Amino acid sequence: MESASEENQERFRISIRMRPLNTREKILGAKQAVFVNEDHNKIYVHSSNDSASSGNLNEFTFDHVYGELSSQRQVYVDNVKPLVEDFCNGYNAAIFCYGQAGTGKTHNLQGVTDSPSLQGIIQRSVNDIFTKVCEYPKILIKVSFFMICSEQWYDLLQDHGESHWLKNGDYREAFFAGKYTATCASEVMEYHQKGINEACVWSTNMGEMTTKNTHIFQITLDVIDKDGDNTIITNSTISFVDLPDSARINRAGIGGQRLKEMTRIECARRGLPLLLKSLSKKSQEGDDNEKKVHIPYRNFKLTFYMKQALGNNCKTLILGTIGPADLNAEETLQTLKLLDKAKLIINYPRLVINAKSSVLTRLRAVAYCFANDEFPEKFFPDCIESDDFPTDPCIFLPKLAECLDTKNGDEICTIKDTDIGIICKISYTNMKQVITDILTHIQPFKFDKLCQLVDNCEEEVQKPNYLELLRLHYKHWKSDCPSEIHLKLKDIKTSLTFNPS
Ligand SMILES: Nc1ncnc2c1ncn2[C@@H]1O[C@H](COP(=O)(O)OP(=O)(O)OP(=O)(O)O)[C@@H](O)[C@H]1O
Repeated sequence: MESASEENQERFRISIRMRPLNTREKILGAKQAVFVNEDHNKIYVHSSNDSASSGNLNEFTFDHVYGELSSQRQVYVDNVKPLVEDFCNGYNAAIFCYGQAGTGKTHNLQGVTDSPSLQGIIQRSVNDIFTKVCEYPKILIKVSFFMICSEQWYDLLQDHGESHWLKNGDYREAFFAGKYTATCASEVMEYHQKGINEACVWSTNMGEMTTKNTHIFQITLDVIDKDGDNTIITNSTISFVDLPDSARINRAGIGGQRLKEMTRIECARRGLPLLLKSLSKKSQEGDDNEKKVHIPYRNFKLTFYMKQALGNNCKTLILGTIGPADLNAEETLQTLKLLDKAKLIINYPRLVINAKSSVLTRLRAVAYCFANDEFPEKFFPDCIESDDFPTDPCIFLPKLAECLDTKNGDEICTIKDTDIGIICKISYTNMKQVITDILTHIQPFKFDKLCQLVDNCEEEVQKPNYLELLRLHYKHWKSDCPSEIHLKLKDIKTSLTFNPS
């Protein structure tokens, strides 16, 4: 079981979008049974057992709800853009589009690529990702695109001639690494289009069943420590999942192999609802009781593969898509009831910084000591208040290193990350290494950033006097701190659990 501090807890975000009545529904004389109040994020549904005039409505409230006139842009900006920003900052993110066939999953995720106003979530996300990451000195982006079909994995980007079916286990590797490298937004979208085309070919061969399969398009981002030893500082994944809901398949007129296939598909599609129900139960009952609630990740490929996004280390949005017609009101109600439960599910998103990223780890160690007033008392007990206090880092830092030389081995504190365990133990010995690094490798301008970090601490943190002096001394220094370091420094306080020993 993963441990996580309370401050990392984050609820699932659930938004709902209703499409307009379609031509078929109009021809069939369907009436509107679902009503949306965007201002209050409420949805009202008349189930088939209710009469619209009875006033006996099922009412739901979600994070955002959108009616038939809502725009692609609005849905993206309110729901997905913040997740894209988090992804670029090193967090995992997942967007599930969940709904019955024909309710708008493809419309929301893919949209119409060549019409700017109708572009979908994926295109908009990719554009924003590349706008953001061009600020980073060095990155690596990879994509993968899978389909889960009858509990089998199908790689939609595999070149012709090779097997598209993945062996058990291959997909797990793909999740962590991504599969195909891309260097610009258009290249990512080419991969996406290639996968869509492949799914279409597959669907032509297999009949209509492909719309009942789950599609997972993923982008992974490695931010690389260019100034240091080229280690990966953060590795994050954003997943876009097209997920048909679990409404029953109409078996009329089918039999034999095809019926078996349909039954397998239907069974697999129950995986997510089952999992969401257990996760919301666990969230409701609290941590004390969590052992009692079985979380059936392993029962289905999707839930096992997307485990991180479902109650673990990820920021997760479910965009539920529904239709307005009374013909499907019962299914709509089922979808909304399930998502209403899923509102309770808690994730534990964390910024996972590679422990081997020497520059960052050491900066973090120094920042921690700065922020907690450790430096003055521990290292300059005699001169912190006196006029002897060195204000020039060229004097101050070697003096500090010298001072650290006299202390041997004792641990000052341990820095822990809730996800990857102990990041580093700060001892007098490795603190000396930090200082030596700052002097030789990290460059003094980063002190500026550390000062900013301390500036951003809560008010009650007493700031050491020498920081004031440092600030005054260096305020004219140009700040050309690499953006990924700058970015991470912002998150240091919130992403780590510090356990002073
Ligand atoms: N919000 C919307 N506004 C206008 N039209 C929409 C909206 N949502 C969906 N549509 C239209 O409804 C039709 C069905 O949508 P779409 O193909 O996206 O559904 P789907 O859930 O992906 O279906 P399937 O599961 O069968 O693939 C499309 O013609 C689409 O353009």
